[in-house]
Amino acid sequence: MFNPKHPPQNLDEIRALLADLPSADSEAQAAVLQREPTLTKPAGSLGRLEDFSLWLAGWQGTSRPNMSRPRVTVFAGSHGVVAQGVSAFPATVNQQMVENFINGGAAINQICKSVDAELRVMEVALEIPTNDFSQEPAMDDEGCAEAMAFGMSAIEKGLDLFVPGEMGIGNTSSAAAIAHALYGGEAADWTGRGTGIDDETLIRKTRVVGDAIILHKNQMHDGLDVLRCVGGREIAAMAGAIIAARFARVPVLLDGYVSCAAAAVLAAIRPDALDHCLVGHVSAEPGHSRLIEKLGKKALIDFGMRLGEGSGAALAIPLLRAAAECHNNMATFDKAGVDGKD
Ligand SMILES: Cc1cc2ncn([C@H]3O[C@H](COP(=O)(O)O)[C@@H](O)[C@H]3O)c2cc1C
Ligand SMILES: O=C(O)c1cccnc1
Repeated sequence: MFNPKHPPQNLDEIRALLADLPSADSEAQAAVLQREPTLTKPAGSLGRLEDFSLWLAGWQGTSRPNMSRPRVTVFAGSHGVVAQGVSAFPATVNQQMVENFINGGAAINQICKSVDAELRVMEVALEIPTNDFSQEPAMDDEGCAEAMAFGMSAIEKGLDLFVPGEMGIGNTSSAAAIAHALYGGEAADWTGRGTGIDDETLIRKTRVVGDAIILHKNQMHDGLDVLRCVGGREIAAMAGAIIAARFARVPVLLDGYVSCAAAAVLAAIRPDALDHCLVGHVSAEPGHSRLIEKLGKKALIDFGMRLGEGSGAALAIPLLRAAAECHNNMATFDKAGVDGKD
């Protein structure tokens, strides 16, 4: 059982946690399923909202789903692979954007304010880039576990929802490499333009991603090996947070390509590892829709966004809130004196 006071020290301890994941609260779900047909609407007429309230209740462990305390945490990490010229922006942007988050000037600040979500920023050893994964594994076992354990500390019991967001120049290369390692295909299937690279840079980035998978092939035996070899610290932190959320009964709304790549390493270890996660939006980064399909999920919104930071998922929070409000606060046929079906 996960104990936040004793964070895991190595990846095998995280593998042991993954073997021990709690399930949804079936009593809470049964209560939701019993109440739903009593509400003043034709059965099933709220479509996916009904799925969301059932999902929230099951993973929060309550018959009345809450959406008053959603939290977005932006994990910031620095990537050695940037030395290969795979991004349109320099790595100096990472620290500058962290300051921007703190000063309230980023897109995620405005979206969180507008959807009434708490925003936190956590630097994951931001001043030290990971190793360049085109040359050597991005992290060692303990370093990867440490970043995951740090991510676990973003989760508190009592949160109603968690959105893992990220800031890390170069991290769409990691996301592409993770997806390529986990699902195969061609590197080009998974590699996109990230911050907006030109054609020549896209060719280079695709080669970096493809070659890295060949380089590390013999030491990538499971999802956590993939994370260690071609991931990054903010990606590891997101993966850790997703695990901790499961133990703390906090449902998770995944964001874009990078957030979902972090989640995918867990699904590769056990397919039900992401049952407490939904995908908030589908990013314009082309690999993301493929990745969502591999995860067997369906995004809440498709707004053509490709920013990261947790922005697309944060924007979808009001849909979950509406689902919870409908389930909790609609009148029943009995109470409202509305006639039922003939
Ligand atoms: C100003 C700025 C703000 C951002 N916020 C998120 N990202 C996003 O872009 C980066 C990934 O793209 P790539 O792999 O092409 O570097 C990540 O930092 C991601 O969070 C940003 C990027 C920039 C430039
Ligand atoms: O989909 C994402 O998460 C994404 C896309 C582009 C740049 N950064 C993140």
